[in-house]
Amino acid sequence: MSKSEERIKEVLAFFKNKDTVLGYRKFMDCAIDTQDLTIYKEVIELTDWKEQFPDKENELIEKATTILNKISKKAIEEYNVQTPIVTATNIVKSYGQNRFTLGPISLDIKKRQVYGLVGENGNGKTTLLRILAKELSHNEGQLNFNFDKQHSNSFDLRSKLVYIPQRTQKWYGSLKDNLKFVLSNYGVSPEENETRVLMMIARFGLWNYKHLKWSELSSGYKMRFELARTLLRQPELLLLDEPLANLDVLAQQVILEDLKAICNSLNNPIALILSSQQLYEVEKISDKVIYLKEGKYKEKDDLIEQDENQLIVEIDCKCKREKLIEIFNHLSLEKLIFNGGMYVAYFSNNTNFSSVLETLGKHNIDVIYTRNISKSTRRFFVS
Ligand SMILES: Nc1ncnc2c1ncn2[C@@H]1O[C@H](COP(=O)(O)OP(=O)(O)OP(=O)(O)O)[C@@H](O)[C@H]1O
Repeated sequence: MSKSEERIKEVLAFFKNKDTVLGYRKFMDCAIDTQDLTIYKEVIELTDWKEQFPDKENELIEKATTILNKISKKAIEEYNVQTPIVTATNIVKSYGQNRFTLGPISLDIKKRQVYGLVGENGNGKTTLLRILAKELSHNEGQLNFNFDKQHSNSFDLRSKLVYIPQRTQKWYGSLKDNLKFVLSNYGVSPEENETRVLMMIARFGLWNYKHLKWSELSSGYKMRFELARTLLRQPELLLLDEPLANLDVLAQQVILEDLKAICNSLNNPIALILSSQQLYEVEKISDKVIYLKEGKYKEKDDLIEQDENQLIVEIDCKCKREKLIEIFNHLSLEKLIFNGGMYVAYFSNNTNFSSVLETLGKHNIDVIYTRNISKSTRRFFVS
C-alpha cells in the first residue's frame, strides 16, 4: 500500500469512529498533497457548507468520502528525503566577554523531521533559532544549507528558510487579503491565488475569521495566520520561536499535530525546529528533543541514559510530605522534593510506576495529578 493510500485509509477510519474533526483535518492534508486546484475547490466548497451546517456530521462524512475517492485516483509523486536540509557544525555564538555564550552546537535535520528545542528562560533557544535562520551571525563553526533549488537572492532565501519570532508584526487589512498578497508577490494568477489561499484558510481553521483584521484576532489565531502565511510560501526549513505561547492547551495540541502533518507532506515536506516550554506536548510530536542549558546542547536521550532506570514521578496531592514518605517506604523511595507546586518522588531502579499508582490508590491519597517523568525532559526542569 502506498503512503497516499495509507493516509486515505486513516482518514476513513477516523470518519468511521466519528473522530470527525481530526478526520476532516487529515482529509484536507490528503487534498493539499494532490496540488490539484479542482480538488481544492471542492474542499473549499465543502468547508463552507460544513460551517453553515455544523450539525450535519453524517452528511459531511459522506461528502468528504466522495472527494476522498477522487483524491485516491490522483497520482501523487512522493518527495524522497535524503540529505539534511541544514547541517550546523560546532556553532558558537558569544554576546561579548563574560556574557552569554551559546555552543559549540552541532546538529542536522532532514525534511519530515520535527525537533523540539527546550530549556529554561535565557538558555539560548532564540539565539540558536536566529543563527539557523541566518538572522544572527555566529562567531565559530559552519552552517550549510541544502535547499532543493539554489536561492538567487535574499527574498528567495527567505521563502525557503522561514523564521517566525515570538512576537509577530501587526498587519493591515483583512486576513484573507494579507494571505493573497503573499502569493501575488510570487506572480500567482488571481484565480489560483484565491483557491490556494482559501484552501490554507480552511486547513488552519480560519474560515470564520478570514474577513477579520489583525486587531480583531486573538493571539492564537494570529499565530495560525502566521503559519498559513508561511506555508503558502512553501518553505523547506521552518523555525518557530515559542509558537504555543499564546495558545490554550487544546489549541496547542491541535497546532502541533497540524504542524507535524504538514511537515510530513508527501510531496512538499518541511523540516521544523520549534522552541517551547510545553515539554510534554513537544516531546509527543518531536523526532528529537534538544535541551539547552546555559547555552550548552544536550540530547534528551544522552542525558537520560546516565540513569535510565531511575523512576521519577511528579505528584500533585493534598497530602503531607511525611505521609508520602511513609507510604512509599516499601518502594525504595530515594528522595522526595517539593518544588512549591508539587512533589517529585525519586525511586530506585526496580520500582514500577504502576506500583506507585497502586500505593497512592490503596492509601486513598487524593491525587490531583501525577505523571511518570523519567523519560521526559521535564525531569531536568524540576530538579
Ligand atoms: N543582543 C544580545 N546582546 C547581549 N546578550 C543577549 C542578546 N540577546 C540575548 N542575549 C542573552 O543571551 C542569553 C540567551 O538568550 P535567548 O533569548 O537566546 O534565550 P531563550 O532560551 O530563547 O530565552 P527565553 O525562553 O526567555 O526566550 C540571555 O542571557 C540573554 O540575556
